[in-house]
Amino acid sequence: MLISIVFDSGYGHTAKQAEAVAAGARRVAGTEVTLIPVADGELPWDTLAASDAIVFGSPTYNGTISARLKKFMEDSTRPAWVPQAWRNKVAAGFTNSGAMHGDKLNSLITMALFAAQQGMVWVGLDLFPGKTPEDKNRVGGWLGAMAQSDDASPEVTPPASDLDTAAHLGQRVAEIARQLRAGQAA
Ligand SMILES: Cc1cc2nc3c(=O)[nH]c(=O)nc-3n(C[C@H](O)[C@H](O)[C@H](O)COP(=O)(O)O)c2cc1C
Repeated sequence: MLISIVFDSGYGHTAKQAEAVAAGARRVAGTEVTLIPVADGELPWDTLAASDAIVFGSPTYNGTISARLKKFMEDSTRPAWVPQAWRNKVAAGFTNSGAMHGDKLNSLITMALFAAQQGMVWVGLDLFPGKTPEDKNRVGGWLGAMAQSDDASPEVTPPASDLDTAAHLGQRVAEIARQLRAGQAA
C-alpha cells in the first residue's frame, strides 16, 4: 500500500508535520510512504496515480494554502483530473501556522474541496479536543491536522503534541486506505 504526502513548507515547520504524518502512516504494516515537496519541481504524477491515499499539507499563508501548493493543484488538472486518476482514493490534509487559530481552517477547506473535485474520499481527524498543551488535537480541529509554530526554528516548533496529532492522522489514513483496498479486493 502506498501513501503519498504532497506538501509545501517555506521554512521547514510544515515539513516537520509532513514527516510526522509519514511516521504515523508507517505504523500500519505494509505501508510505504513517499514524501513529495512541491517545491522540488518535477512532480511524480505516476507515483501519485499509483497511490492508495494522498495527504496534502501546507503552511497557512495569508489565511489559505501557499501559492506553491495551489500551483500544484492547478498543474494536476491534466495529469489527474482529466483522466480521473485520483477518483476514490483516500485524501486528507494538514496545515501549520504562526497563530493558534491563524485561519488554518480555510487552508483545510481548500484542500478538502480540491479533493472532492478530484473525486477523492476525505478523511478527517477522529480526536476529542485536547485539554492541555501536551494533548493531541490541542488546537481543536477536525477537518485535518492542525499545528502551530511560533517564531522559533523547526527544531523546536511545532510542539510534540501537534506532531503527535499529525502522526495520528497519518495512521488513520493508512488504516482506512487498507480497509478500502481490502474491500475492493473482496
Ligand atoms: C507570507 C506569509 C503569510 C503568513 N500568513 C499567516 C496566516 O495567515 N496565519 C498565521 O497564523 N500565520 C501566518 N504566517 C506564519 C506561518 O504560517 C508560520 O511561520 C509557519 O510556521 C510557516 O511554516 P513553514 O516553515 O512550513 O513555511 C505567514 C507566514 C508567511 C511567510
